[in-house]
Amino acid sequence: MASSIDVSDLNIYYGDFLAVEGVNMSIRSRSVTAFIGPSGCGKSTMLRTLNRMHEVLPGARVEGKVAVDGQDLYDVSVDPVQVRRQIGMVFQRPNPFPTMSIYENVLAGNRLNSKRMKKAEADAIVEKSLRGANLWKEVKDRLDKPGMGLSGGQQQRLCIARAIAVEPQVLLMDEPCSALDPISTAAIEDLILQLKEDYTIVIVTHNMQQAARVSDETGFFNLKAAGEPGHLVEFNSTQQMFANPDDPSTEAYISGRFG
Ligand SMILES: Nc1ncnc2c1ncn2[C@@H]1O[C@H](COP(=O)(O)OP(=O)(O)OP(=O)(O)O)[C@@H](O)[C@H]1O
Repeated sequence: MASSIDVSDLNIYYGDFLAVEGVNMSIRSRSVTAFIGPSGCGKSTMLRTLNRMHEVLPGARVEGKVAVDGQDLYDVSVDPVQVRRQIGMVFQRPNPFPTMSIYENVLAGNRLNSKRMKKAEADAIVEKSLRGANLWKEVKDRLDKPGMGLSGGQQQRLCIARAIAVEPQVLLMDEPCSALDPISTAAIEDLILQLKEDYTIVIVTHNMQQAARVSDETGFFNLKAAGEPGHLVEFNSTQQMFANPDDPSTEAYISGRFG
């Protein structure tokens, strides 16, 4: 289920604008990788290239290679819609489908995959996914109620349940806790640590403590100067990155001297 990701010589464009330049990194299967760096350095842009969400915008494109378990995601033979199904994404703001019940929210991806399911099978997926997202106990008696009726933290866990219901190879998370209170944030962080037993997880975060708490590896992105493309300064084990970074700018960012 979990995959490794190898990025080579990746340049990421919005039209003519080179937003991120020359990224090389290897993301291990069944690990948590955090992307950190100051605003505008390209963390979210980089994340969205890992499931071909970037090119949804007109004119947005990449050069280089992103290989998932050795298969180049950008090969002409690869269907981007299929990639987005296999590599799930959780966004900054929880986004349950407003008209759907909790139950139907969990199954939304499976239904899109147009898999016909028997009721017992659907029930099993809903329970497994909600258990996997640490939400089952809180919602099991109100599965037919709207997903929007949950708290923000519960909605985010519902979105995680929806993402894992299709058994993706990789989970991408773009600042998944930035709209949440500290208790909900702690619940999501616990969940991330559990999920990495089964999934490869990549998370963008502005929160240094969060990166230190949940990730195994960290990539620090930066801009050489305003208007210049973002680039990956350092990719290292999180422990080393926070204790003894290779690059002085990593040290300056982590210790709060800029950004
Ligand atoms: N839709 C877009 N069209 C054109 N340029 C964009 C678009 N989205 C982002 N950019 C530009 O790409 C660069 C990287 O942006 P991105 O949002 O990836 O950075 P980030 O590190 O995630 O920032 P933040 O931490 O503020 O979310 C920035 O210069 C940004 O202005």
